[in-house]
Amino acid sequence: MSKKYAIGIDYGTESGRAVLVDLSNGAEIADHVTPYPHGVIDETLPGTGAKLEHDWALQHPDDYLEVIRRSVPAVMKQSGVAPEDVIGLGIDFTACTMLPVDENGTPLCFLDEYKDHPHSWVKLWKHHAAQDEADRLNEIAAQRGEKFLARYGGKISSEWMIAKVWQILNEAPELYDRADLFMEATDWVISQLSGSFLRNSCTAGYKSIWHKQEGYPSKEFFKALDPRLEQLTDTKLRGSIVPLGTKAGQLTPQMAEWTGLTTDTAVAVGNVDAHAAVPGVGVVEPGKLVMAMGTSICHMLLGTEEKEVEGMCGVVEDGIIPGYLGYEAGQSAVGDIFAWYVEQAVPAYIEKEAEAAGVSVHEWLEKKASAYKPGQSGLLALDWWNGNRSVLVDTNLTGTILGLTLLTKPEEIYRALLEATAFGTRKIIDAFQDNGVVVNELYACGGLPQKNRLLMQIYADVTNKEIKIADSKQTPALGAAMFGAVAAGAEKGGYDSIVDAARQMARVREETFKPIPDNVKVYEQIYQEYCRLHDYYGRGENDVMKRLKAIKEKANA
Ligand SMILES: Nc1ncnc2c1ncn2[C@@H]1O[C@H](COP(=O)(O)OP(=O)(O)O)[C@@H](O)[C@H]1O
Ligand SMILES: O=C(CO)[C@H](O)[C@H](O)COP(=O)(O)O
Repeated sequence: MSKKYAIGIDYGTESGRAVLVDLSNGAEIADHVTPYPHGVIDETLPGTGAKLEHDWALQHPDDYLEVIRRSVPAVMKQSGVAPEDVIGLGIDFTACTMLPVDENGTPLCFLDEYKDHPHSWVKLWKHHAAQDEADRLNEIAAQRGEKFLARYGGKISSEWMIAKVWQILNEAPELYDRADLFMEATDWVISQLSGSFLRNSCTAGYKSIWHKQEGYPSKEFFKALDPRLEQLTDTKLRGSIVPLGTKAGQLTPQMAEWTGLTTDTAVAVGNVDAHAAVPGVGVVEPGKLVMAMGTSICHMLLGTEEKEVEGMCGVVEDGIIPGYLGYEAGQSAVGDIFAWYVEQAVPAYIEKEAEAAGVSVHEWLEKKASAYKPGQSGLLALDWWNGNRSVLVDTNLTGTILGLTLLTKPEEIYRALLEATAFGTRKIIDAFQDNGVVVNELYACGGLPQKNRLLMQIYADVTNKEIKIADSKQTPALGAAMFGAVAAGAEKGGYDSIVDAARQMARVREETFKPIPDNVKVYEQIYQEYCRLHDYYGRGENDVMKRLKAIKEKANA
């Protein structure tokens, strides 16, 4: 049999990237990135230019198809691989990224009558405007003693499906009525690729409150939220929910034409970026926490028992690797915080110095910040620039920096921001460990470990754990390709299980980041201060952040 290959497509926040992978050893033969032509739509709606409200984040569904039209032919051309040797295709996506579609699976924003309506567009994972609905949902679920809350760390996030659907119902009931289905974007793209509509168990479990044994919450619960939602799960959320690695179908003739592949290529059901990254780094057993580090961080962990962990995003049976309980927690801004600082707050002289040195502002600040010892700046920041996803689950919280003086330098602030995100991760690790979910080892993948060594050393020092780094630069896409190979099956030259695929195809780098004992000691002290500040602002002792947000919203109304 000739060598066989699979393609993984990773749909990120700003762009989609396709990777063509050799199934015998996981080697990435070719990759190509397509920036989304419309990017993140968070200010004005395409076409009308209508201003979007604060906290909105939308996307254009055709941008996802553009990735298929451009990046797949590009990797085929670069690699020179014969189309018939590409036996499988898998995708992973940011989530919950959701959209309303009509009975033909057409996004409502493609229809003339709805294209000017903001609610007809894709709501990106970081659309945070459904917080009121999320708050109300959590209140009602708590009053009713709904058991599912514990599986989601005690709170359902405004980023997820039910809060977003309810926001549409509240603000655009006619559009809610018109929607035949609300779909995760990852399932919608798979329906376009394969012609079949299946929901994957990962997004259903983590983002839509679905449980393998218990199904969705009861109709009474949905009725208690709003009588109009009573039938939601049988109507607009209907559909078969199938495990990761299931074959959705084969490429449609139209997709074969766009991509240059054949209609024999097996297509796996959809997946989530962070979850696909876990087999992508070779983790297929408990105790190994995988951090997918980019604009945000997702923390992924396998376990054998269902435990309750404060503020975790969720625990889902078979949600990451079939046969295990998959735990997820996260920080909703990490790289985005550093980007904010570099783009919005760095003084012009730093930009000039970086330019003169021929490096990016990030790299310049990293170099200068590396000269400081832990604790030397006297600064401490809370990493809540985009709210707190775990453990507080509150998008109304905001960032803060303590300890500024007239002598504070930009690189000290940059370092404090790196440290703040590491403290946020430590808090998440502690929450898992305190509740009996063991974390023995750390694995990192995503863009950040490749970009910033100081950041990785700080994470090793703050957590006092060695960190292994994925060898692949495109770990979620590699994981997605593995699931594509599983959809194709061993008979065709793929694999029968994701465990087999990961053992054969995943790699970590030889170099790891090890904790430096002197740094660990100082960071332990600062972390205790972080915890005090975290609880003071985050657990209701001082609600100033929320009060300021309310004043801001009124002033902006
Ligand atoms: N040298 C750097 N140090 C720290 N952060 C960086 C650096 N360069 C870029 N970033 C941040 O990395 C993030 C992008 O991470 P990446 O993994 O490539 O993207 P994504 O999360 O969309 O997959 C951006 O938020 C950006 O600010
Ligand atoms: O919540 C998620 C996964 O469960 C999102 O997909 C994630 O936070 C966005 O990832 P990225 O920072 O890579 O764009």
